[in-house]
Amino acid sequence: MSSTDPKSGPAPVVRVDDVTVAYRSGTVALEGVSLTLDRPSICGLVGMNGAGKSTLFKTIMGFVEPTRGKVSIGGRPVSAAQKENIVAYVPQAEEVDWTFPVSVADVVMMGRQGRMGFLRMPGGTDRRLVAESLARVGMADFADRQIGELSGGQRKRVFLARALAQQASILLLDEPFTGVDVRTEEAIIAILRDLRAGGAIVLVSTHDLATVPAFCDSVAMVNRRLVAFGPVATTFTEANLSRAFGGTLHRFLPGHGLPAGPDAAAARGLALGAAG
Ligand SMILES: Nc1ncnc2c1ncn2[C@@H]1O[C@H](COP(=O)(O)OP(=O)(O)OP(=O)(O)O)[C@@H](O)[C@H]1O
Repeated sequence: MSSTDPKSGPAPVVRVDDVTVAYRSGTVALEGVSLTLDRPSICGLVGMNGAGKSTLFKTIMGFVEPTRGKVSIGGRPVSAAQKENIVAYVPQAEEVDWTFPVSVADVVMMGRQGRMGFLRMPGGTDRRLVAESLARVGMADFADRQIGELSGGQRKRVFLARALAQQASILLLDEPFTGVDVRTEEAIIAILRDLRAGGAIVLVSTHDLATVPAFCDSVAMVNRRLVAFGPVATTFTEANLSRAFGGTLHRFLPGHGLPAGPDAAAARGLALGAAG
């Protein structure tokens, strides 16, 4: 197991309890959402644009306060988990200021900050973990580049490296596969599987529905409310997907990306079933 895996055994339970989030604009992004992530696992988070996925991530991170309900991590408030740096977040690319003059290695070092002493001076362990994390995502040769000079897929990998360097036991990834090539997607999925093997809880949003059965243990479908949540085998069904995506479902299941094996037939059925 790599030293960028979480150190301290299985991740603590993440409990989202009856959470409603209303933004100041009046938009209700989430309404009465409850779910529990309670063992080393990869949970896929799916839903249409604007369904509330990013809001759910930000609420678990403590960036957004629920209007009603609460989130706890290991039975404690989110703020306690944040102090211990056990939750890592890979944001959507649009949420990052790419003009900020900072190198790739500096970005990944940010994942170490919460674990440094009060002087915030990187030590040998920090530098080693940054190098290892960059190597793990195939970006070792880019350490000295400015982040603004990277392609979209490379940026995703750098932010994944930052999360790895943090050695978090809970990882929240907002659309890590958007704009990345097939090899990078496979590499990211392999890393997520490694993290799960090391005891991590991974919550990952994606618009690529066809890959969900291939690497997720469970799936949460949102459409402001939680439409369905549970093991992929019983929850990733046409009925539930239709409830989450309505008549637009077929657009999210490209014919070339359907999973192999028994899931392929199911996914094709989903694509056809919702196309009309
Ligand atoms: N800071 C904000 N202020 C006001 N409204 C917001 C804010 N952030 C998001 N929203 C609104 O909340 C709703 C949910 O947005 P959110 O970004 O959580 O959706 P999403 O499922 O992540 O969408 P996408 O798939 O497009 O990334 C949308 O209607 C969005 O316009």
